[in-house]
Amino acid sequence: MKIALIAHDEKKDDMVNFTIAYSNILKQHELFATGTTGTRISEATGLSIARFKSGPLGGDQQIGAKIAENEMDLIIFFRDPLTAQPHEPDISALMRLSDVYQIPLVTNTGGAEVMIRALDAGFFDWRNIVKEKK
Ligand SMILES: O=C(CO)COP(=O)(O)O
Repeated sequence: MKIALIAHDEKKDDMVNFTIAYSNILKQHELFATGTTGTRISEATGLSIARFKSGPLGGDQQIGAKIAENEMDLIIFFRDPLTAQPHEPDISALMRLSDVYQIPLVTNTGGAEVMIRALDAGFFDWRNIVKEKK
């Protein structure tokens, strides 16, 4: 599966800890991230990860475009609910596209814990059916 990992600055430590904890599962998948998040994860875990631009410079929009092309299966986005982001419209657009295309998106560690275990249990097989139909 193709997984996007994104974290706002106040949540980057949480993302690093999450990816360390689940690196054995994550390494079986194709990983993508916004710029700074990707750097932090690869430094901490050694996971192979394709990096888009930093969020404020268009990274959220690049991931949104992948969703629109049916090229993303899961979005793990640790959002900071307490800090205003200059690129809030881009963040809303990414979340909107995940709703348009029915792509699972979680915005906190609780949701991510459930989603990563579901992924490992094979609950994402329906995505292969969607992709075969394309
Ligand atoms: O701002 C972000 C998502 O909206 C994340 O971008 P960075 O990973 O480059 O910090």
